[in-house]
Amino acid sequence: MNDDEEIIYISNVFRSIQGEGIYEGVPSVFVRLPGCNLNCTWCDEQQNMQRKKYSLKRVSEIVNSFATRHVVITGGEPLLSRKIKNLIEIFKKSNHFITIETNATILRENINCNFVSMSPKLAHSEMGNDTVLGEKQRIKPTIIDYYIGRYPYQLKFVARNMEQDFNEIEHVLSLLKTYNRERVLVMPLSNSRMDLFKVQQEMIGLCIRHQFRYANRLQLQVWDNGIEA
Ligand SMILES: Nc1nc2[nH]cc(C(=O)O)c2c(=O)[nH]1
Ligand code: SF4
Repeated sequence: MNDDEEIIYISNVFRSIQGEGIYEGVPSVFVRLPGCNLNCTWCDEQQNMQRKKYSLKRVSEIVNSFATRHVVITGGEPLLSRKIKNLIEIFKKSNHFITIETNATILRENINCNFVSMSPKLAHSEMGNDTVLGEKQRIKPTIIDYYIGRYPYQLKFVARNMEQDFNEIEHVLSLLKTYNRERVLVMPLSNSRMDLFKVQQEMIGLCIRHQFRYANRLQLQVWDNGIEA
């Protein structure tokens, strides 16, 4: 079969601005893939995600119709898809700048993306779950090392319990071979604009103390919980 006709499951495709991380504010097309290997208690994506079949060619046509250079492949956990490499290759043909948003627990070698945005999940992501996977399943230092060694990257942590979470982030970083502290970002766990405003002062204080970069959630600030763009 021709690669273009291969089928991939997609949740949705939309255009907005990158709301999180070092490319904040950059006009981007988001391609969301369903399914995840983790089960974060606060995950707003897992439950209501659609799962629609598309040919790779069709996804690429939709993405190209937005005439936007940056493409963000997110999820769910997009690296779970065995078609991810081919999806990226087809976007590359139209000169897109490709970011992968991943929880950094899945190793996919030789993917041709431009930027890997890793969000390793802290212990609070599992609090209250019936089955707890634990640190060994959530944090895979050798996988994080692999991506750090081969791609431009950011490590984007979601924090909720302030001091405790910042100490846990330091612990995760201590497991890595090497990393650039300027590439470490911390973002508040918020699900509304009000929530974001409430916690940001305290979190910025902690970011300054730990020398991490504070990451906003611009989409929440702009659209609150509404539909983006
Ligand atoms: N605007 C906007 N920026 C984002 N950055 C990462 C997102 C994600 O859902 O992974 C996301 C998202 O859903 N919307
Ligand atoms: S890793 Fe991301 S997509 Fe997966 S359950 Fe956690 S928040 Fe949801």
